[in-house]
Amino acid sequence: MDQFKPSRKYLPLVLCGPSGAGKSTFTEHIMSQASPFKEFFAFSVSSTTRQPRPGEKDGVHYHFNTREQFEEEVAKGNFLEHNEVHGNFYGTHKDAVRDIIKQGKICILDIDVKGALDISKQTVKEFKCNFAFIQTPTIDDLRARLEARGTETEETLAKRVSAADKEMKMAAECGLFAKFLINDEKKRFLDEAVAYLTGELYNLKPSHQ
Ligand SMILES: Nc1ncnc2c1ncn2[C@@H]1O[C@H](COP(=O)(O)OP(=O)(O)OP(=O)(O)O)[C@@H](O)[C@H]1O
Repeated sequence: MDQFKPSRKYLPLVLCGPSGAGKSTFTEHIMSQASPFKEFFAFSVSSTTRQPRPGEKDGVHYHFNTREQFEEEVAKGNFLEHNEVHGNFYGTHKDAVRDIIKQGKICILDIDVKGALDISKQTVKEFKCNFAFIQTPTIDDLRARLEARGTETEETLAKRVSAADKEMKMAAECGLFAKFLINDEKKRFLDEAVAYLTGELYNLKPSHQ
């Protein structure tokens, strides 16, 4: 029987970590068909002003906005956090998070440390969050993972590795993260991450398949 119990008590989870650390690996794992915890979680859909890539659907991969729409929403204070990257805006609209909270699910936000710090400064109780950071044991491990993923050119790889260094220093110093999860061996990491979230952090009871 399905034991998923929607609840308003679950604070959203802000998941940070350098590119290649394993954020997608973890979220795909906990939300996979085989996961007994999949119904507790939903992924927040970010907004962006960049053009959709082939196959990307509005409202699924991103909420695609014009620059004017995006700026108007920022002016109204409707973004929890936003940032400009390579000339495009990216951000988390409050409604994207609200929709998931209303469903009684744990909203997962995959954002950078700067965005996480912006969210943590929100004084509204509605958007109080938990913060966790995922990293590899060393920068060399991170470089190797990104190389193996095959998504990077030499140039983007170098950018990501140098950004990772800064991101990890900022994360260690800012005092925001209650938990640092080290992605060394995949299974061990996933087991630890699931145990932490479903135990200590949210106290979830697995649904039976
Ligand atoms: N423990 C591990 N050992 C080896 N490879 C791993 C491990 N964890 C994840 N990977 C692989 O490393 C690559 C990077 O992981 P992933 O895509 O989950 O990172 P990410 O943090 O989501 O990155 P981005 O922010 O760029 O989306 C992927 O190809 C993934 O399959």
